[in-house]
Amino acid sequence: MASDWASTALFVVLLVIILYFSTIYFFNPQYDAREPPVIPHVIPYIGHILGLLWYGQHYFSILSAKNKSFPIFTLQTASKRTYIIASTELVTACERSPKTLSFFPFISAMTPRVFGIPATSKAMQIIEHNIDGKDGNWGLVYETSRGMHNEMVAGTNLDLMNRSMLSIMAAYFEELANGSGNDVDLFAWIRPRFTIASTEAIYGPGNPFRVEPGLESAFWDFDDGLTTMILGVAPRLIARKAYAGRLRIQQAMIRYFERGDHKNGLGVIKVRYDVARKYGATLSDIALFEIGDLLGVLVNAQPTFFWTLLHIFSDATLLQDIRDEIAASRSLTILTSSNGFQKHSLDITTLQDNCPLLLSTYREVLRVRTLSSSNRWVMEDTLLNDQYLLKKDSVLLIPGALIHSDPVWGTNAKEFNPRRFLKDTNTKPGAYRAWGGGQTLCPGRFFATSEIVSAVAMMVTRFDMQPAGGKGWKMPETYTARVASSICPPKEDVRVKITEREEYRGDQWVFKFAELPN
Ligand code: HEM
Repeated sequence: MASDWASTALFVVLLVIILYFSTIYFFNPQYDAREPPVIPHVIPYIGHILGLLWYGQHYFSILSAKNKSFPIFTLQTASKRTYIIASTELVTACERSPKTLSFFPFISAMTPRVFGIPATSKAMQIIEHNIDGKDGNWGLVYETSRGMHNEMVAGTNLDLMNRSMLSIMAAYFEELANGSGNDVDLFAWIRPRFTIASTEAIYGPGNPFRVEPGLESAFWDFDDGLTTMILGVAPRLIARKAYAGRLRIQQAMIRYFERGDHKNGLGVIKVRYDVARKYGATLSDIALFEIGDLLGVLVNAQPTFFWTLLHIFSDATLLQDIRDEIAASRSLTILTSSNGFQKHSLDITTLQDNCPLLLSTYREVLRVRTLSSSNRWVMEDTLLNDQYLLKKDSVLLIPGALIHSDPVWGTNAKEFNPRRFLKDTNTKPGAYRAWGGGQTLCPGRFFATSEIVSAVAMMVTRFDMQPAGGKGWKMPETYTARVASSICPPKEDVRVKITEREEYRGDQWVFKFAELPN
């Protein structure tokens, strides 16, 4: 009996060995000598996929650290070869070739899974119509993207967004001043408030996220299950909450458009709606397209606000220096003073210019915490930087975390240094990937910066924040398994006590916005 078992085991081991070597022998892909060097994996074809699943975006940094001399490398998986850019210089070369290294095929591949839009539907045809801009600068994707960039550059529309967002946040700061911040989970406090305030800056006074209770948690259910949903295998069953959340948002957005509330929304929603209507999308389609906008507006800003607060409040010297900087700046003024109480004004239009340390800290938080890659599809054989041959139909990735540890950032590239951007205000082209770049450059970067920096300045100036329970500060782990996030939320609760600073108790605080037409 025992010898039967031993011979079966031997047979299985031999079979595995034969299968392993024959896989390597028969499916051994051929590489051109000019292709980026290949980093093999002991488990052929799926090893790198397992590595990525296990380590997330850090996997690229692990491989690169072991192969420091490779500015770009190749990972072979079952169906594809994927090129990974590890050097700043090659990032700019890549962004110079948008026609041959294109993001658009990913839109076609991911839209059915993320938005639930069937691949053969009219809505998909609208999305794909001239998606690569071959026939000129038009089409839903091109015009929506251009419109969003135009609406969110410095100017009246951005000022309106800032006023809308921060007016709502101001009310939440009042709640804190009135004692609601005693022993709260910081991220759980931020999330619903930032969601409502940020969406108000897009959807205006009819904002469905404020009007319909529970909609914000439906969105986070969707975001939480997106990684599973994206597998595309029976999402209704295996990602039930995410599926239900998406449906709930779609229905709420349809109601929003039916009420005509978008007419009082801000520039971004108007442009998105008008372009989609022009190309024949239905209200139901537009409501689904909005989920893409919401991912952009919501997923990264709140964790960035959270981590920036945590980095500042957990470092007493940095906290004091930033408080001093804001206090000494012309952005903080006293409007009135009577009976020992004062009314303070924080001018958001000058804050970023007047507070370089605050801005540097924010930029450094983004640098050390960026965990996304820009994805490009190789449309035809391309010689990158006249050096590296990229084969048609391969995938090219620019991992932000890897580029942020490039030697151009110095020997302390991996450290959090809030003063880094005091000196390096102009970073080397291609080195800063917090906002992606080229075809997928984040259109919301100016809005994100003003909403976050202004809200952080108010928190730092007006409030004290201590870890609840009398223990010291502890940085929580990051919840990295999030497919749509570049800045990921914390994995654990961080309980804090937020109180108004003693010297300001009973005072009033306002944000000062740009002069705007009513
Ligand atoms: C701190 C906050 C934010 C961070 C760190 C961030 C980061 C990014 C990154 C890294 C990308 C590009 C990904 C790639 O290269 O594939 C991106 C794209 C995008 N972001 Fe942001 N973002 C933030 C806030 C916002 C806000 C507030 C909005 C809208 C109001 C927004 C809208 C978008 C959109 C629509 C895209 C897609 C661009 C395209 O593919 O054409 N983002 N963002």
